[in-house]
Amino acid sequence: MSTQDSLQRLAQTIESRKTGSHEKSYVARLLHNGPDSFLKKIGEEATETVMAAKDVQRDPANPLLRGKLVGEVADLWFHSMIALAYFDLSPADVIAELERREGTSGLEEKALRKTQI
Ligand SMILES: N=c1c2ncn([C@@H]3O[C@H](COP(=O)(O)OP(=O)(O)OP(=O)(O)O)[C@@H](O)[C@H]3O)c2ncn1[C@@H]1O[C@H](COP(=O)(O)O)[C@@H](O)[C@H]1O
Repeated sequence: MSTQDSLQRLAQTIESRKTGSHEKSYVARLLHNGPDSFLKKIGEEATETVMAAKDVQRDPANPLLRGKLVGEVADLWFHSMIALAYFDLSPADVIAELERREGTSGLEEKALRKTQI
């Protein structure tokens, strides 16, 4: 199973929660409560990702810390996918944007932006 398939399947589940019961579903609850609820979670998960990555930087071989980092990034991706769905966007849009950027060095792109100002 490809990474893209998993993301697409999760996106479909999230989409289905737009009409789901917010009593029984965490996703439906966040969608029902509106952007502030999931944007706050994205902020928290981003901070937790940074803290977990700093722990791995200090002790790279520690499997518990490595697992914690993966878990925090999963939380960050998951809550970001809720934001995309809320605004009628999908992981396919993000993947298309990454594909558009493929092969363009960040340094080249930055230099090009400076000449355009
Ligand atoms: N991938 C996830 C997923 N990742 C994280 N979470 C939930 O995100 C919540 C927030 O994580 P935190 O670490 O901040 O935990 P917390 O301290 O309980 O957070 P608070 O909400 O209390 O602030 C937790 O309740 C996690 O269980 C997820 N909840 C659901 N999914 C997927 O979404 C699907 C639909 O979920 P429901 O809508 O709940 O059926 C599920 O089948 C899963 O595939």
